[in-house]
Parts: sequence; structure tokens; C-alpha cells
Amino acid sequence: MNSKTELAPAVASILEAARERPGGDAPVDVDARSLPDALARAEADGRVPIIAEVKPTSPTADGTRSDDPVELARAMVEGGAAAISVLTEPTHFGGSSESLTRVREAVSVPVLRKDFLVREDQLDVVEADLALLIARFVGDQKSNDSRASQNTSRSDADLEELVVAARERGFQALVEVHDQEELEDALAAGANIIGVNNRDLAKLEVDLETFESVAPHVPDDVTLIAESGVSSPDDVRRMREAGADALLVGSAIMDHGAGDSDVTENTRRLVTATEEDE
Ligand SMILES: O=P(O)(O)OC[C@@H](O)[C@@H](O)c1c[nH]c2ccccc12
Repeated sequence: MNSKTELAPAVASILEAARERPGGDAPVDVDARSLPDALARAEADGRVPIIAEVKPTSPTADGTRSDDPVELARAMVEGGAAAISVLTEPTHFGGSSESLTRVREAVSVPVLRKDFLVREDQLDVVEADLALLIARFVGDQKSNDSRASQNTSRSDADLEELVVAARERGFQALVEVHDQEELEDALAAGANIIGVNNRDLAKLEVDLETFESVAPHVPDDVTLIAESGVSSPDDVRRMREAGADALLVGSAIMDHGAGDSDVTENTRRLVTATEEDE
């Protein structure tokens, strides 16, 4: 773990569950749809590049949406989403690998697998165009984890190993960071698509200043994504001004509290938040 601060109990339990989850039997071989190309297509048509997230629930959501993930993803694409993110974490986010496979068959935009991956074989559970790797959850755990030292075949990989393993399988790797130290780790691991998570995994609180403070340190050739806490067109403009090439948005589009909220409209509202509207 890179950071000195403790994780929120919900996050510690997510991570514990993730480490117990099995991997796949053999390496997958993905023919990935390019995220940078999809973002460029959105820009070319005047759409703000939004990666809309199918997230049935989360530890911070007000409720659960049980709509068909395929219908949700189609509605997001209809609203102009440049790409889709699908949670595959089952115990805390209501996700599944099957949902991701079905969504990827149903839409033509790139699909991100949103999960808490700590070992290489966990990449082999399901094909996706991108795999999320969270810098904070991978790294120097081998040295301080007794389970890992007892059974080296199941020990956690470090970030660079996972980035390489993801690319070998054809995935694009989206490396998530929360501060400048993690950004340095992501760059050292060779990441070229980086997400800055505005949600602090220690406190589960969101602060859009997180993106604003990390973004200036990101090299220009990196595809930079602002993640979490974007709920209004103003938030979209704020993140774009701070340098976001794309925004990853879940809760504001899923609108968990209002079960039948219109996902297409929720997406369109953010996709059309261009600077000229101000
Ligand atoms: O619902 P929000 O605040 O729009 O956030 C979406 C996404 O950034 C968030 O779901 C997320 C960011 N990193 C994660 C890692 C695991 C699970 C979920 C996440």
C-alpha cells in the first residue's frame, strides 16, 4: 500500500474480498476498442467525452438499481457516452462479469472493467477493452502481507507487472491514482491512461480539488480522466478546465435514489456541458 492513511472500513473489506476472488484459467486475448479513438470521436462531434458507469450500487450510493445492465448501457450510449464502465465487483457494487460481457456485446464503444484487481490471473476472468488498476491497491504488499509470503503463487503483483500483464492480453490499462505520489508510481509503471479519483478511499469523501491538484503534473501525452464526484454540468466544465480529456461518471447518471430516473437524459446533460454554454 502506498499511502500512510488507513482505508475506510468498507474499502478494506472490498479489498479483502477482492484478494480472495479467483482468477481465470488461461490468459485472455482481447481485441480492444481504442479509448483514445473513442474520446477523439466524441470531441469531433462536440460531445464532452463521458465514460458512463453501470454501477448497480456502491458503499456510498443511496439505493440499488436493478435495471438490466444492457438497457442501462444502451441508454448511456444513446445519451452520447463515449465509453462505458461496468462494475464487475459482486459483493459491494452489485456487479458481475456476465454483465460486462453482455454490455460489451450490445454496444460498440469501448468498455472498461471496473474492479479491484490485485493479481495477474484476475485479468483472465472476463474480456474488456480496458482494465482498471488502482495504484493504491497494488504495489508493495508482498513485503507486509503474511498470506502472500506463505503462498507465492497467489501473491499480489506490483503495478508495473499488472500494467504489462494487462497489455500482453490486449487490454488498455487505466491506472487510477489519488495523489502525486501515486501518479509518480503510475508513470513509472508505464501508464499512458491515468484516472485521478476525486474520491478519497480513506474517508470515502469526494473533493474535485483532488483532480485539480494532480492534473498539472500529468504529462501531455497521457490520456487523463477525472473520476468520481462529477454531478452537474458545472462540475464537468470545472474538470475540463483543469485538463480532463474525459470524465468517468457513475452516481449522477445512475441516480440510485430515484429508481426510474432517465439515464439517457442524465448522460446527455453532462455530454452537452460544453464551455460555450456558459
Ligand atoms: O459514482 P461517481 O462518483 O460518479 O464515481 C464513478 C467512479 O469514478 C467510481 O465508481 C470509482 C472510481 N474508482 C473506483 C474504483 C472501484 C470502484 C468504483 C470506483
